[in-house]
Amino acid sequence: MFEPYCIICKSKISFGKIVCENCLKKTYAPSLTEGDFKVYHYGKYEEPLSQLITEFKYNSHPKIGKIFGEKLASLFLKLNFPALNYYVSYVPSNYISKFEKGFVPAKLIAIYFSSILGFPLIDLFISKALKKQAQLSYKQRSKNVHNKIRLIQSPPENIIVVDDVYTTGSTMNEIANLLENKCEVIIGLTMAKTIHNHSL
Ligand SMILES: O=P(O)(O)OC[C@H]1O[C@H](OP(=O)(O)OP(=O)(O)O)[C@H](O)[C@@H]1O
Ligand SMILES: Nc1ncnc2[nH]cnc12
Repeated sequence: MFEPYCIICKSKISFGKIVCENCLKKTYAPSLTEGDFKVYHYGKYEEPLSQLITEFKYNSHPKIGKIFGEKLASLFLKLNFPALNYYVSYVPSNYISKFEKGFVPAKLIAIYFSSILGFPLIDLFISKALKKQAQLSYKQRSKNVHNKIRLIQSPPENIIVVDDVYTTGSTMNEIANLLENKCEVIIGLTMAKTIHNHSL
């Protein structure tokens, strides 16, 4: 009979699961980046979390989006933010990325995150970037997204912006510029933070 295996370590797991608890435990390494607003990260962009993100984004495993939504919701609750009327939005993918994948990774995470916490999800941004950040060097990234993310409606007072990976912060900085002076509270949440290699 078919037995499911953890997509990371290949150990046997129960039906309906995709990754084992042991591998999941290894993904938790929270950190905070303080820029124009605070961005909290669930883990580091290194194995096994980087493998899970790759499976999620590029190898058609959207089921992992549910796990990420749950993990970000548990991080949010742990951080004890004041009880406010938060709205949830997400970092948009550009047209090519959306077309290639057939889904917007950050939106899928945000859908699960917002439904667990009972916060409304809103489509707030579109991206007119010509290339995906992941295919560019760190130096090329700020130019690729500069003035390329647009607001499609006026933002709410308290907003949580969800993304999968934070690398140079260029994308979140653009989001910050768009929300500046328009929101009271802005919280960034990403599943992973890339540990910089400054030579890139
Ligand atoms: O901090 P930065 O250096 O700006 O990089 C982070 C961004 O790069 C990735 O998106 P990408 O443009 O590769 O598109 P995708 O998520 O739609 O694949 C990732 O999902 C973040 O949005
Ligand atoms: N998926 C990704 N998103 C952002 N930066 C990355 N660097 C490597 N992979 C990445």
